[in-house]
Amino acid sequence: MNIQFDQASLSYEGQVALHPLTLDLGESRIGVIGLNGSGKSSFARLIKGLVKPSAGRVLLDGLDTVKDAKAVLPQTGFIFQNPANQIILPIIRDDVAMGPKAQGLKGPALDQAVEAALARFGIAHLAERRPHELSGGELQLAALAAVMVTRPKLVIFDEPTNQLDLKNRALVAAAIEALEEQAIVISHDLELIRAYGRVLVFHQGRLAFDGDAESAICRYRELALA
Ligand SMILES: Nc1ncnc2c1ncn2[C@@H]1O[C@H](COP(=O)(O)OP(=O)(O)OP(=O)(O)O)[C@@H](O)[C@H]1O
Repeated sequence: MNIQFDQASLSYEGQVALHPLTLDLGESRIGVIGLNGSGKSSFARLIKGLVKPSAGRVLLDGLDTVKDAKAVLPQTGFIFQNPANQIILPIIRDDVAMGPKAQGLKGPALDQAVEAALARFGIAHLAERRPHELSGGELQLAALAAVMVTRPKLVIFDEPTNQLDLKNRALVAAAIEALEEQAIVISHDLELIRAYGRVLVFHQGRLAFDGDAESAICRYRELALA
């Protein structure tokens, strides 16, 4: 999917979170790094249409995230830092079924889609569990299954490994790596984005670097230590 920022900016109550940004992205893996409060989540939320640009436009495959929201926004999935905020229903299977149900799927086709999504992320054995009976990593995988079952073209991860121990981090990192779909990954976990073809560095609401991962990490380190 082609993601285009056209002088898009975002302010909260007059405070600028993202200065006007013009950018074209089409890579299958895009990393986003930067200090706390640098504008990374604002950037991601604009793409998913969770917030509207204060000025300018964000286009996904040429469609405006505000004017064409209905057509374009289902094509993007969003994985939040804390999956507990994302999994709403008491049983994992039901939560994964919610999206395709809303898209009109029912009966055996619905069951099949849910089974396939659970199996895809290796959590078929957790289908009948409640969210509090899952580890942090398993919860992230459940959130991922619930998002990917609706077949988005693009999935955005907002700090997906932030609250995870090394074992769960490895689980989630492997699941992201195996995705066929396009992914944007915001992370303070630099290892996660080290192999990505394109990494954006945000600083004080502006794009401070856009290029290969190694150079992006160097730039981020300079900014962090300045
Ligand atoms: N809902 C909001 N209301 C007011 N200000 C906000 C809101 N969300 C973010 N901001 C402000 O916008 C700026 C950018 O925040 P943003 O969440 O985009 O940064 P971030 O790089 O994702 O940070 P972090 O790494 O801490 O998640 C910050 O100054 C933040 O305080």
